[in-house]
Amino acid sequence: MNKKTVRDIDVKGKRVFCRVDFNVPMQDGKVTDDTRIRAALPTIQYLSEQGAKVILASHLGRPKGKVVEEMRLNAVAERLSELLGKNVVKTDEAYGDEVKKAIAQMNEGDVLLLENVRFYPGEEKNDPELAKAFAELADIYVNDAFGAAHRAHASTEGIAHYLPAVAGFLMEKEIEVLGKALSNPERPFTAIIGGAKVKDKIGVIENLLDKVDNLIIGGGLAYTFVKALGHEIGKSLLEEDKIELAKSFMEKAKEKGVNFYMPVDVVVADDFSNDANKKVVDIDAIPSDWEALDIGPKTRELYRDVISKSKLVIWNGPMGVFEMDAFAEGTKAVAQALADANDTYSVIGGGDSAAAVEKFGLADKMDHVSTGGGASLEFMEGKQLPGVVALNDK
Ligand SMILES: Nc1ncnc2c1ncn2[C@@H]1O[C@H](COP(=O)(O)OP(=O)(O)OP(=O)(O)O)[C@@H](O)[C@H]1O
Ligand SMILES: O=C(O)[C@H](O)COP(=O)(O)O
Repeated sequence: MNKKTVRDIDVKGKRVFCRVDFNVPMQDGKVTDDTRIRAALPTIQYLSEQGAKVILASHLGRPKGKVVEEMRLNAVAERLSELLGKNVVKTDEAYGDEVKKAIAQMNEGDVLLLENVRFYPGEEKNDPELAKAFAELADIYVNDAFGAAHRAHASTEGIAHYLPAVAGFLMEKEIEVLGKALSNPERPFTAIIGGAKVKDKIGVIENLLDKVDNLIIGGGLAYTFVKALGHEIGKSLLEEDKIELAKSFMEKAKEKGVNFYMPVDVVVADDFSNDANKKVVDIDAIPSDWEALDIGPKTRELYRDVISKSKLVIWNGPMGVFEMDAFAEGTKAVAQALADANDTYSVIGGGDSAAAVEKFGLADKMDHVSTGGGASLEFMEGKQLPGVVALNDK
């Protein structure tokens, strides 16, 4: 990465404004998945050990510029205290006099968490006044919030214009792993693209078609491709206006010598429910009033085989409706194939695929599980992430 990192600066005794992505799932006032908090620990611990006064900032949810009580970061501060094994002071604002007072009382190595930065309308508007107000709190800016790096907001981009600005370890690792995969991949390089909609993955498929040896398609978006091949798809997900695009992707793959893999059999159901009647049919035999909700056993075998022969696999988007056990087998099979393939470097592109490998207990068998959903998607589309661009060059 050509950006400075925390290793390139002296933080001892300095106030460091460190943007993290603590946008974690919560239920009944408790953090239900602390993956993103744990992922930021190396940077927080490093800064603290180097004698910085660590001022953490994050968003949680989409409160739209207003205070939403359930989106306060108190529970996050509690969980962070437990993980760090030290007290984390939490302020009820993200800037202003109360915050300045709390910071003035910090000792070297202390950690403080500001309130949800999205409680202020200026955050998402990238208001320079808010960015300056954040910058006034600190001497140095560290961005470790890879998950929010695709957002040009006051705490992710604006603030970087007013302070020395460097990347944290998580940011560095995400950019290096995903960047290396896209610029200098080990081959055979396979991308597995699933999820609900073609619309959301157009940019990713376009960008990856120039880079991969194998492209595997699954999930709800596969059926627009199946339709484009001329098969009936019953009530399966279809984006009528993307059929031509799907055709053009398949043609482009052929021209570029990319092996394009699609489901050869599927699990169809007579209802979108876990208790629906279901059966396995070949891809050209989907009954008219049934819908395909998962890839079938022959497809799982085929995909497993391609994965096992790959040196690098990037996976984004589930193969079926994995939230329902009845249609989770396809997604599970892909996760298991990645877990079993010892010579294959596996990169999980965040979002639902990360949730899936976590659900199946296979997350620690993957080489890299990205903490970014939208951010990793935009990165895989080849877009520049504003939160990274704004950091100081090496
Ligand atoms: N055959 C299918 N029919 C209907 N829905 C499906 C099918 N296969 C997968 N899905 C649904 O697609 C959803 C995930 O798609 P989506 O594109 O939102 O996520 P994603 O690809 O993981 O993206 P991100 O990484 O940005 O979260 C899941 O909720 C899953 O149930
Ligand atoms: O969960 C995420 O993908 C990030 O925290 C960004 O959240 P956002 O989509 O609300 O900007």
